[in-house]
Amino acid sequence: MNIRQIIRQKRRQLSPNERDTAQQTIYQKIARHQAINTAKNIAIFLSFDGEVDTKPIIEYLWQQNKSVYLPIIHPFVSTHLLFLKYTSQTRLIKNKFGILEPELNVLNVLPNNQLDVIFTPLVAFDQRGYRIGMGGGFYDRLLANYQSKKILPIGLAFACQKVQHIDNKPWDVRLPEIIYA
Ligand SMILES: Nc1nc2c(c(=O)[nH]1)N(C=O)[C@@H](CNc1ccc(C(=O)N[C@@H](CCC(=O)O)C(=O)O)cc1)CN2
Ligand SMILES: Nc1ncnc2c1ncn2[C@@H]1O[C@H](COP(=O)(O)OP(=O)(O)OP(=O)(O)O)[C@@H](O)[C@H]1O
Repeated sequence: MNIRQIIRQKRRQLSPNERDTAQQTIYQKIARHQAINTAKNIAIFLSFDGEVDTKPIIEYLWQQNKSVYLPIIHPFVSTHLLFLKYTSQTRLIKNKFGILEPELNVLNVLPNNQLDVIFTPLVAFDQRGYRIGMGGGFYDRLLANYQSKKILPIGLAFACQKVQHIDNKPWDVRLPEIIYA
């Protein structure tokens, strides 16, 4: 098994108790986070495969009147993500990976450079902020040069996803911040 598979399995095997406790800590960190509280457009994701459950976070962001966006695989450029507005009215459909995503409607697309915060899914991360994702390279492409767009990427993870050292590749983007517990 490679590191991606090992950590994905570890993440799926967290007990309901461990999961709940960590989730609460993560929620508190988000609720107290200055940059999140002042952001307007926030990208997040719908959890799968044992990822940190983003539902309570999304509910919180809606309560705070944030505009919330979800990624969809670009219909023509399948290496890229598009971000669509997500409200309680949004119809969701499963993509080819089995992840729920909003139905495509160009009216709901936000140009990526208008996102203030991008909550970033990850499989494994290290102290420096390097990450291993699901292997599609979607977030590495999305976040290349994020600094020049005043976007703040924030990783979301459980502590069990932290590893000693990620053997980073030239295209890997170092996250400035990862919220984990
Ligand atoms: N919740 C969530 N949404 C997300 C991501 C994510 O990491 N988490 N992504 C982050 O990039 C994108 C989806 N990336 C993915 C890349 C690979 C696989 C995957 O399961 N690959 C299979 C085989 C592929 C296939 O079935 O065709 C595998 O590796 O076994 C899933 C999602 C966009 N949405
Ligand atoms: N900025 C980029 N430009 C072009 N290709 C890229 C870029 N970033 C990643 N890739 C390509 O994407 C592929 C997958 O990269 P990698 O295995 O690092 O993905 P990942 O970080 O695990 O996935 P993700 O970012 O979707 O969570 C690599 O083969 C790489 O060539």
